[in-house]
Amino acid sequence: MPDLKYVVVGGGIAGVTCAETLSLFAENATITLLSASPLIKTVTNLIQITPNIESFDVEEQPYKHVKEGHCKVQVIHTTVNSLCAQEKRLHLSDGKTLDYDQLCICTGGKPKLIAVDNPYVLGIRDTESVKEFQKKLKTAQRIVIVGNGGIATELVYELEGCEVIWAIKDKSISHTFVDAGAAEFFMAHLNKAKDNSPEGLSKRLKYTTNEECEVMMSDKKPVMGSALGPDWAAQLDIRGAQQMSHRVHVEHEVEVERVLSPDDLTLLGLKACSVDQGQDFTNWPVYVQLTNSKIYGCDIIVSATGVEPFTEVFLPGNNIDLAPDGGMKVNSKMETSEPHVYAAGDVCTACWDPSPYWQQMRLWSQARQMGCYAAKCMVAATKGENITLDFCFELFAHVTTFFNFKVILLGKFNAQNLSNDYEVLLRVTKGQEYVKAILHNNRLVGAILIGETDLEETFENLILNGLDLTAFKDNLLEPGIDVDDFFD
Ligand SMILES: Cc1cc2nc3c(=O)[nH]c(=O)nc-3n(C[C@H](O)[C@H](O)[C@H](O)COP(=O)(O)OP(=O)(O)OC[C@H]3O[C@@H](n4cnc5c(N)ncnc54)[C@H](O)[C@@H]3O)c2cc1C
Ligand SMILES: NC(=O)C1=CN([C@@H]2O[C@H](COP(=O)(O)OP(=O)(O)OC[C@H]3O[C@@H](n4cnc5c(N)ncnc54)[C@H](OP(=O)(O)O)[C@@H]3O)[C@@H](O)[C@H]2O)C=CC1
Repeated sequence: MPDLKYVVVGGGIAGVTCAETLSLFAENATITLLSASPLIKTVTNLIQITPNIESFDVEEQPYKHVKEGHCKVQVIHTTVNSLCAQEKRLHLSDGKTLDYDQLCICTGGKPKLIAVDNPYVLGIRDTESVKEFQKKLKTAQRIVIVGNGGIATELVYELEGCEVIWAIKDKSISHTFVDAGAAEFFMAHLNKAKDNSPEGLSKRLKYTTNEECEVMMSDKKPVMGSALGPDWAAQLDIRGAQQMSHRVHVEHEVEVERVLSPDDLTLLGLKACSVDQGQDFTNWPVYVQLTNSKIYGCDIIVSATGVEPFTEVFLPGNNIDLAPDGGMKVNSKMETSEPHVYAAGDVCTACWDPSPYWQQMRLWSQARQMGCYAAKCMVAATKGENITLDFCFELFAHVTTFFNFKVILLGKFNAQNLSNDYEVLLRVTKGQEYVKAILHNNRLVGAILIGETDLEETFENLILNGLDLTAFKDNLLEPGIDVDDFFD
């Protein structure tokens, strides 16, 4: 019997994990990993904090380096130009074709920008885009950051030597990840100098970059490199032109009405304002008008406004269904709507009926889990075996660092889809910890843990066990009480 041909497209964490897992579980197979960027991310020093929470170092390595198991992984540095699913064939940028028996698409996403083709509006996604940002930042006195999610939250902490106007849609900062209470907790640290001490840095995850990054272009669209991952900014020099640490001004509940050139400003007779709301007479290269009518001048606008799944080259001529967020719809076996075509990571949208405590977010951990599970599904399908949804999709769990605090998010951490039908238990020690437990029908369904709370494992178990906490909830967050004692 000829070898089965597994092909994976994308050299980010989803694609690499998929190829590595295929190599572990597949038999008599050829595995080919196609990547437009010569860098392949791998996870090292994996530490299992709880059954669902992992911390790890992230490394970018030369593209030939993939951990192999039973079967060899062949890595080809190329760009896929199109897919013909009916013939099970990929067309590559060098004119060649590649046939597959099973295909997994892991092409990630690209930044969703507030304005395209404007040299002053930058998105941050891969090593190249960060280099571009660093270059422009060197001479910058002021930047405007638009967006209220992961990149914006990390950037306002990491960025020094430059005034920052942070324009957010919401009433509170970091809204994609935390509630207003936790945002208040962080606000006290917004304008503090970042902790550059060895202790401050050693608590953080490691991220290393390979300088020789070159991304191949498709003949249709530019293709990005792999997305940066945890702690992307901590070891980079992200400094503006000013001799100062932090000066961040937040504009709440606004969006960008329009981006203006200096000529536009003069032509329209508009005036820019300064942070103290007086008139700003500085000549800036670019201006933003916010929906509250304020106009700020700046050197750069960072559009940290989310991700758009990178799907387009695979769509023409095929029947790949997209979800409303633009991701390829995948079922509980990571299959797209085209037979023998799977997808994993940022490019896909999970369309199965999820566990009550899990939701998709385009995160490193989920891309890794999906890449691994997709490979297992592909192998199971070729062997005619059944497979049940992996345990990792039972509970949403994310660990990260914001404002130099460890942040752990569990389950419905922001009371997602609970309308007003939930109870909140809160414990806050200013500058030290923020613990929020969300209860529904007296059962723990989600939590935000900021600081060294040591509660993650217990809370994870409480959510998964669905234990009725009626008798314990008044004491659940009492300081000094060992929660585990309740359950002995
Ligand atoms: C600045 C930044 C910081 C982040 N920080 C965190 C964090 O702290 N924690 C966290 O959990 N997540 C974080 N994320 C999110 C996380 O990095 C992504 O969710 C994850 O890396 C997605 O992995 P992926 O493999 O799906 O996609 P990607 O990493 O985007 O990889 C896609 C790959 O496909 C290749 N490709 C695309 N099109 C083609 C084609 N046509 N042919 C061949 N190859 C192609 C690309 O070159 C790339 O190699 C961050 C993201 C960014 C941008
Ligand atoms: N530490 C971590 O875990 C990190 C994770 N990441 C991940 O990397 C990816 C990219 O990060 P990022 O770009 O910050 O994306 P996020 O999805 O984290 O955040 C995007 C933010 O931009 C807002 N937004 C969207 N469109 C507009 C608009 N037109 N005007 C103003 N605001 C807008 C969103 O609001 P709304 O939601 O209301 O649309 C949201 O607040 C994400 O998947 C993110 O999860 C990135 C950095 C760190």
